[in-house]
Amino acid sequence: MDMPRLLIVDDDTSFCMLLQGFLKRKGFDADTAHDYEKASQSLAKNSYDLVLTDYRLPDGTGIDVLKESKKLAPSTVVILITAYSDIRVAVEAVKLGAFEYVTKPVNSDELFHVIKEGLKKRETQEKKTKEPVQNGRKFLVGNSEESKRTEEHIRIVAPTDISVLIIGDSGTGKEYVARRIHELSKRKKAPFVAVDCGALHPDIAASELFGHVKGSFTGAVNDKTGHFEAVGEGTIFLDEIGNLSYDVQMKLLRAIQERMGRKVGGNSEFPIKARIIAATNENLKQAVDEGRFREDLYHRLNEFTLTLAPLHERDGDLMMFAAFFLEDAVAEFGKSIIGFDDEVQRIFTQYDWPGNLREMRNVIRRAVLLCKQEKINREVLPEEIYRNNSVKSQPENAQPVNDLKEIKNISEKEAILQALEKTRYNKTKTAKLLGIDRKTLYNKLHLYDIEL
Ligand SMILES: Nc1ncnc2c1ncn2[C@@H]1O[C@H](COP(=O)(O)OP(=O)(O)OP(=O)(O)O)[C@@H](O)[C@H]1O
Repeated sequence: MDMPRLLIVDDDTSFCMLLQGFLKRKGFDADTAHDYEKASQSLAKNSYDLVLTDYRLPDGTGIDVLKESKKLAPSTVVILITAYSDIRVAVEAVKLGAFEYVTKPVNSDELFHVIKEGLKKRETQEKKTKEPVQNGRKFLVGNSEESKRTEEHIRIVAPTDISVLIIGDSGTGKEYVARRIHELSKRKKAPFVAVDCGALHPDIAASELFGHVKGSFTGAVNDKTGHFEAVGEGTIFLDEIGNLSYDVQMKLLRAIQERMGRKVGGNSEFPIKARIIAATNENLKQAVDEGRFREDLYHRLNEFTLTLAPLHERDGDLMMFAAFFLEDAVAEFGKSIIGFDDEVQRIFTQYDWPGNLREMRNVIRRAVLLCKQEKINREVLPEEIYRNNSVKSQPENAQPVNDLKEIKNISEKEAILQALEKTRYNKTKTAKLLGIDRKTLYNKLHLYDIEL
């Protein structure tokens, strides 16, 4: 790749300058813009490989920059910089096609790493190569009942040609599941192409997917091959399928049913050989009821559905994934961290992880970069993930308890409270987790005055 060209959008001029200097030293060419208006002008005039935008801008938001960039140059990678308090916005941005988000205060190593990953994704997408972004990371099956069931279903459906619909909140691992299906299928040597339909501007969605012929609309200066044709006998993963217009949904239905496609403005048809995997994080049934999604396409896609539960509902997965992301980050950044301290484990089990696995991976990566001790401690976590939680730490002036019976009672009560939090106050699950029956649990809740 030539020297990558970046646009930094942030109203903090000194931060922009610092970042610009840092990126130049790393071999990037970086422009800056201090508000949305200037950013749109730069996007219209120049062609960027990557846009790095702050969320809060004087005349708009990073989401506006993201939308504008996706409209003008869909393959430009966009990374959002946000405060942790805006984490839900970051999750939303990813749904809208942002490649990743980075939280403040910005750590230069972390940012550089994300930029490199983003550019790698762009490069592989441009070449339509076989392996866009697995980044050498392995697929972790997970220990929860939900994860085990998902794995079982993946193995059942992978060898077939059935279209699959993956449902799950942002960051639950839908793309990872789609890749796994591809890798376990007979198509594994052919390309896997992920298309983020949420990021496709409605005006160009059909042409991106099916291609167009020269002159079919203003701007169609050459013939274009769409993803369906380019992927050949591989797998096409359509993320955020609910975002496609009715018109494109119709074309997709034909692609699935008749296995034929037609370029925008073209007369002839081409055969569609790809396997289709779609994903959504919205309730498509509701979209059908509201007339936003075609019922026939819904039923077609719904033939085989995989539902991925939110991370906080997957008992048994949380600390397993945390350990996995830790190991990954430790290897990547060459640190010698051996685990999480008890408080962090507690925080992790109490937090609800709205951004699911993606958020957890990012929190851990940053913690690894910042941590100077053997174990990850609370100080290197974003405050937001424990501030509103009732994480109970021992007060500093607490009297030591020496009475053995008292110690047993305290730890038993603590264990029950922790189990309750872990199961989100589900008593059946809590009893199971503690290895006691429900009646014993009720007796103990009464004994320790735990009100639910
Ligand atoms: N099974 C898995 N094993 C290892 N890592 C995983 C797994 N699933 C997800 N991850 C991690 O979580 C991140 C988010 O996963 P993925 O992109 O598949 O989620 P998604 O549901 O497609 O998100 P979105 O809807 O926002 O696009 C991945 O980059 C990866 O680091």
